[in-house]
Amino acid sequence: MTNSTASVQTSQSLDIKLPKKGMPVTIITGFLGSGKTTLLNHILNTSQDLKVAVLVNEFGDIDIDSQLLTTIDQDMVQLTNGCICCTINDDLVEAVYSVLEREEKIDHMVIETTGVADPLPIILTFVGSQLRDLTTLDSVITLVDSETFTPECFQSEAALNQITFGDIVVLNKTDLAADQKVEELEQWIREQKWGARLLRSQQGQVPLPLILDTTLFDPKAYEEEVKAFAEQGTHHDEHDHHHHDEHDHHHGEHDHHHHGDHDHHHHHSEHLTIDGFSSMAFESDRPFVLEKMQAFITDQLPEDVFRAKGFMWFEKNTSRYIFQLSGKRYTMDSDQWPDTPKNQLVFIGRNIDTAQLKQLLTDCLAP
Ligand SMILES: Nc1nc2c(ncn2[C@@H]2O[C@H](COP(=O)(O)OP(=O)(O)OP(=O)(O)O)[C@@H](O)[C@H]2O)c(=O)[nH]1
Repeated sequence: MTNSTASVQTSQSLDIKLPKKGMPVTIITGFLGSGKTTLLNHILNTSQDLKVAVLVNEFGDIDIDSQLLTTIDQDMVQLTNGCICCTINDDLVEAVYSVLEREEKIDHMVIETTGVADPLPIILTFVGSQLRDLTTLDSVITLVDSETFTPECFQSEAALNQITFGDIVVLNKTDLAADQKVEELEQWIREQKWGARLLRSQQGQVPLPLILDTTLFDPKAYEEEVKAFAEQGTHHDEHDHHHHDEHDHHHGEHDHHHHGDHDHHHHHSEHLTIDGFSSMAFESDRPFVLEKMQAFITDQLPEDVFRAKGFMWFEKNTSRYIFQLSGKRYTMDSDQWPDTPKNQLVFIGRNIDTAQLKQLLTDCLAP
């Protein structure tokens, strides 16, 4: 599994000449399936002369998102993986450095966070760490799925914080929501975050001048948090001040209280847990049986799974199928395999019975 491949920079090497000092950074946040990758693709496809470097943080062990980016220049994509508030002082900073150190011209950096991430630690890493003098946080963009979003925010504190910290809130998927629902959402969002720029979109299609180089982010609004962040130090032993739920990377499901020795290995775990959400990866070098898979998706998929994505390979079929499931909707679009076919899927939800899910998927494989 690839993680950030950047060379480690220590604070001693800070005065080295970085060609991209002050580079504008945009953070894209938003709940699972709200359209972050879709917006990122829109930015990459329409930014023309602008050279955009992309940083993707994935929740789960397989890098589906980066494979879904249509950028021609794969070198411009850096990955961090797992829990962004743990990797914050390591992977994220390293990945940002590796972009800043590049020889080629880069105009803008865009970071896509995982759908379950609280954006605050990410924001504070830019305004409260050594990155402050090297980058300029331009804005935090929050994507909202206009069809499924409710003010209860899926009982997720992270989802609520995504709205609270958004400088720009994009109400996406307006094709699936009634006008009145969109208006009510806009009203509610205005009450949460006065002064946020509200935009509506389908397939993330928003004019780039409204979302890039906006200078809408106001560092002064975060002075208190920055102070607390600095006092907390660069290590994250106490980083659970924002997460009240179970939060660990260990394999054992009952292994909850190990924040002190929270390890940073990037091994292949079966699943990860953040804010009560867990993710399970499924990979196989055997194809699925189409009929079995369809029956699984329509009749057997556990209710607790509300996001799934990845690539499917079917018996007697040469196409690659891109599987996208968000809530009760799913799509399967076919294209070509770039290399050897294999199944690669990620399932995200709350209280997923991973053993059962794995068994159901295994039962769909061709003999
Ligand atoms: N109908 C409709 N579908 C959309 C729209 N925007 C995105 N989608 C679809 O919604 C699904 C999820 O979109 P993504 O861009 O992958 O969402 P995401 O926020 O990156 O998802 P995570 O990374 O899992 O959190 C995909 O199947 C998209 O094609 C829209 O405006 N209308």
